[in-house]
Order: sequence, then structure tokens, then C-alpha cells
Amino acid sequence: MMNTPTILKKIVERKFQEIEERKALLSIEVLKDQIQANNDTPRGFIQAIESKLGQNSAAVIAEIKKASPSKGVIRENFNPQEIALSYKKGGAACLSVLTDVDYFQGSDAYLQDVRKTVDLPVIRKDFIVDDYQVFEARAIGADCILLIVACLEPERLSHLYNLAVELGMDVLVEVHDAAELQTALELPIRLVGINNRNLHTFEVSLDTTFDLLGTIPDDKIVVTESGIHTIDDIAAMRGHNVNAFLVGESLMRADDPGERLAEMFL
Ligand SMILES: O=P(O)(O)OC[C@@H](O)[C@@H](O)c1c[nH]c2ccccc12
Repeated sequence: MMNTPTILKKIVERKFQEIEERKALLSIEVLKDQIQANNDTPRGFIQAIESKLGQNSAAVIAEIKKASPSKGVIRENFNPQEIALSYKKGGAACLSVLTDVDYFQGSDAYLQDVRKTVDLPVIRKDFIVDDYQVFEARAIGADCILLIVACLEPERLSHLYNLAVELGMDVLVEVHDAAELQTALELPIRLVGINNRNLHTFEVSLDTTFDLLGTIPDDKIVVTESGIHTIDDIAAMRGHNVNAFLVGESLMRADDPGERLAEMFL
């Protein structure tokens, strides 16, 4: 399968080009200066999740996503700041903002705007494969980054993880199968994201989470990602003691995303 150009492969190939384009416009040194000048302390992403879990509540990472390669445009009336306020009101623990431009119609500006608007911790949702993007994430105000095991060699994964932590950010390490999970567990991570969507084929199955649960040590927080649509989906997860959720589409399709969040989770 890795020989055919899957969507993930195409995205990552384009991402390497994009990074070169961005480096030509703004050097990594300038990004470092921006981080210094911003003098911004990252908000505790993991801490916000732990705090919800400590109250026996579900911890929801609510996603702000206009479009995706599998679904096309998900939300026409797209106002990230308004959505962020709605999510906050609906009880989200954290926010996830897509910054990938070419495949998700995301933007760094959305993340910057959202973070100014609400006090919740924000994860930069993108395909991070290079140091440049980790500095960039902190420069635009990200509190956490996503690292997808499927698009990184283990050494690079470990290197990017350490760099993010040095910059004060939290990391959500995302896996989709047992081999990726083992790679992730080599790192001193607290959060393990299990993506129920296969990024090569787009197939979604909540069994991905259930199948991998058994081999995850108790000190990790499992975040189930993608394909969470119904109260039954949530009850099934919570029945397996999975209490942290990353949810996008089903909230993005609602007129009032935060209200929908509250209905689904409370
Ligand atoms: O919209 P959904 O099915 O609720 O999924 C949200 C989130 O899990 C999904 O956007 C996602 C998970 N991992 C990713 C990696 C890259 C881009 C997107 C993603």
C-alpha cells in the first residue's frame, strides 16, 4: 500500500514544498525572534484535559475545520472566532485548528485569531514533518502540536517531539495501528491519539480505538479521534474508559457547534 500514492503521501509531499516556500519568505531565525518577542506562555493543553477528566467529565478537543480531502467543504458559514466562542460556551476542554491550506482550507491566521478570542489551549492541526513547522506553531501561538506517526520516521518523530517540549508545548502523538502505537510508546508521551480514520484510505471505524486500547499503559490518556457522531458512539467509548475526544465534522455541520457539543457530551 505504501507504494501507491495515498492521500497522506500526497499531502506530505506537498507539505515539504510548502515548507521550502515558507522558509524562503521567513527564515527560521526570524521565527525564533518572533517567539522571543511574543513573550507568550503556552497554555496547558494536557492540563485542561486532565482537569475535565478529574471531574469525571468527557474532555472534548473541539475542532475548527472548514473542509477536508475526504468530505470537501464541511461548513460554508465559517467564522473561526465565532465558532471558538461557541465551543467555549459548550464546554470544550481545548480547541483544534486546522492550519493546512491546500487540503483543509485552513490558515495560520485562524489559529492566531482563535487564540486571541478565547482562553482555551489550542492545538495546531497540520502535517508536521520539519523543525520549521514546530517553531512556526509556537510563533503563531499554538499550545500543542499534532505529530502523526504515519508520516514520520521514528528518529524524526522523537526529534520533533523533543523540540516541541523544549518550546513549552504539549504534543498529541497520533497512531492508527499497533505498529505505530509501539513507536509512539517509545516516547515519554502522556497523550495518545488514536485516529479512527485511516489516512491512506479514509476509512473510518471506531473499532480502531477499541482494538488498540488493550496494549496502552494506564498512565496514558487516550484521545479517540475522528468519526464520533452520536451519543451512542460516546457512550461506547466511555464504556471502555476512553473519555477524551477529538471531534470535528459532527460539530462543524451544526448551526451552533458549541450547542451541539453540549448536547452530545452532557
Ligand atoms: O471530523 P472528524 O471525523 O470528527 O475528525 C476530527 C479529527 O480527528 C480529524 O480532523 C483528524 C484527525 N487526525 C488528523 C490529521 C490531520 C488532519 C485531520 C485529522
